[in-house]
Amino acid sequence: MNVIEVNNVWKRIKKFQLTNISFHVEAGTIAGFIGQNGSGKSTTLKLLLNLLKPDEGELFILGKNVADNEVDIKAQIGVVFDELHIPQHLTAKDINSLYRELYPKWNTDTFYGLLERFDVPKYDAIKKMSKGMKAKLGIIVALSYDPKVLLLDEPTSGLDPIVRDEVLELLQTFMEQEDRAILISSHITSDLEKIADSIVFIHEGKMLFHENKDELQYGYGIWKGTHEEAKVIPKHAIIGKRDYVFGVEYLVQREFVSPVIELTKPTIDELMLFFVRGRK
Ligand SMILES: Nc1ncnc2c1ncn2[C@@H]1O[C@H](COP(=O)(O)OP(=O)(O)OP(=O)(O)O)[C@@H](O)[C@H]1O
Repeated sequence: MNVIEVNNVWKRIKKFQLTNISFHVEAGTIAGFIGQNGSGKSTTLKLLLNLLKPDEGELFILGKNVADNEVDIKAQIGVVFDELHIPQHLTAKDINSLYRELYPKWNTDTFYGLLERFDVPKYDAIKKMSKGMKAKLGIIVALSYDPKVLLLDEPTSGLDPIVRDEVLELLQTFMEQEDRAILISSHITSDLEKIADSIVFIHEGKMLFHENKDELQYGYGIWKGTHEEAKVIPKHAIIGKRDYVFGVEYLVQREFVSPVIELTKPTIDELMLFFVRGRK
């Protein structure tokens, strides 16, 4: 089942144009959402939240059109954007008192259990918390009203590696139930390497691809050598190219390259670089 579905979506905002974006995220999976600054990731997330309306196309969450079912759908979505939109003088304990009135499915045991497990204080005002504490609290809040979908806009940006790992662990905890899905935008591609099942890549408002992460990393390979050695690589296998002082580096499609030629597995960063800058 598709938990998130974006179908042929177009949206113009001043000079920026989101062009025919389509992808879906299946239940039980995490999709990493990548693209350069200003490529349209946040705009897409806002469209999914019905904070913006598409010029064309449709967006569905749990099979329902987000334009027609806003209240229904919002109760099923946990949202974490870069800022924690909760009044700064509140403590985690206050949040529990408030949210259990607001959200019918709020689970105090889950909330306190996660606070304890991830060392987030119950009695400190949010304004006194570190960036890492706030990030963890934001996700713990989102997990405690039992949503089916998490939409996360750069949840780990500016966090140290230890806290980032804790945040990823929280997300994996969320995925223990298989009817859930996460769409997570991030520039920290190593985080996506750890947790994402698929990668949605947009560039200047256009889709470059949505592919299974393992297939991406095994379907492509990096080859590096001198210009003379490069003759063994068939031209049609080459997706992108980078010149360096002593030779050339290619991103190639493995299926078109002889298996005796040694290729290394590309990182998501390398895939991004070659797809954006290194096109033939
Ligand atoms: N309210 C607005 N007014 C004018 N331009 C806007 C507005 N909102 C977004 N944009 C433009 O739309 C484009 C896409 O922005 P968006 O925030 O979706 O990108 P992003 O991929 O999330 O970028 P980043 O990785 O930097 O967060 C940018 O060029 C941005 O300047």
